[in-house]
Amino acid sequence: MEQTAKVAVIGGGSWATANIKMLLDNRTDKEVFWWMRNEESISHLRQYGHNPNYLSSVEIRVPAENISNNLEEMLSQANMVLLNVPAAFLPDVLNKVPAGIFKGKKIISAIKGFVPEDHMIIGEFMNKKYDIPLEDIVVLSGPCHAEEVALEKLSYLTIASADPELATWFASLINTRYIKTNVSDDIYGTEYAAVLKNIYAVASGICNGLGYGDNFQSVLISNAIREIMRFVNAVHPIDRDIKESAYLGDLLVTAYSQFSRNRLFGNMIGKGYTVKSAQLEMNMVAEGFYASNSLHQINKIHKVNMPICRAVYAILYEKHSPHIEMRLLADQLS
Ligand SMILES: NC(=O)C1=CN([C@@H]2O[C@H](COP(=O)(O)OP(=O)(O)OC[C@H]3O[C@@H](n4cnc5c(N)ncnc54)[C@H](OP(=O)(O)O)[C@@H]3O)[C@@H](O)[C@H]2O)C=CC1
Ligand SMILES: O=C(CO)COP(=O)(O)O
Repeated sequence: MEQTAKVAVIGGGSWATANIKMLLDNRTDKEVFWWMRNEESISHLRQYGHNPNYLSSVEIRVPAENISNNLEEMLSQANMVLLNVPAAFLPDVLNKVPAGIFKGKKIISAIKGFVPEDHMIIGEFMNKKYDIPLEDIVVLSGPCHAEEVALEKLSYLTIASADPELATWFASLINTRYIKTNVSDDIYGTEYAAVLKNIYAVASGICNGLGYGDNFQSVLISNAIREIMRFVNAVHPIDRDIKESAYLGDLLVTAYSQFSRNRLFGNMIGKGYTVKSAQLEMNMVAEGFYASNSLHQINKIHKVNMPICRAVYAILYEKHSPHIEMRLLADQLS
């Protein structure tokens, strides 16, 4: 890994903006390219050096010519691609460029979601649809809200890859005073756990919206980590410690944080909003909504006992009453 990193960040939301900040604050020599779809945001960024709609206080020092909505142009100059579009929109975004453009590039996914059409995690999607070898794929995960990165609050990220040298290289590009990194080879477990925790954060929000208290939430989340453990052990059984921050830590931050979009979305559902009205009100993406359906489909194969995910699915997709579902769920928790 002797070459200079040329990283194309794909996505213009809050996590992409936070990732750009980490890459720029890190001192390793590199070049950064940034693709986003919104032309007005691009002009604003070029002129003022701030993303107007997400983490607008963060100073962005990317050269104007390296920010564009021409995906092919941004990708063709890079040797690393950092994917950061909500999973539901990823296939449409990538369909705009020839599939071969990814050949020979390292792919880093910072996305925590399933591709809805295929119910695949991103690493699997890039491997199956774009023929990217697993050794060229990296998962960027861990308990970390973009808003706290903007404030330079101390945060820990886990970089998972089947190739430990690649994971270590990527880690060396984002380490800063306020970002610490761990390296892991559990590429599947890290990604599945990061997607599942969004569903539990929705559950946590629903309970909060319904008026359940901290006593109940602690039981909900201790059951949630057991569900995550059962599921990742079923889909990818390796020796892992589920208490590590990429698994338990990410669940905790998302289920409890004031910044969690999934929790906020769940909270609105618990308070009586419809799914549509909660989504419109938020103006940000709650991956847990899409993940709930994909997990439901995937679990028809694995048949893991996941009563919390089942309850969230019933509320979001079968229009069951949150009040009744959570009462029924409460009888199954311990
Ligand atoms: N925010 C966080 O703290 C963290 C987020 N993540 C993950 O990062 C990923 C990206 O989320 P995040 O940056 O937070 O998202 P945000 O909610 O901040 O932003 C949403 C992004 O999605 C784009 N978008 C909306 N609709 C479409 C569409 N139809 N086609 C293409 N793009 C669209 C928006 O573009 P536009 O502005 O033009 O509408 C915007 O760039 C998610 O998988 C999330 O789970 C992971 C860790 C932390
Ligand atoms: O993944 C996250 C924190 O680690 C972000 O969670 P939310 O999308 O719920 O804000």
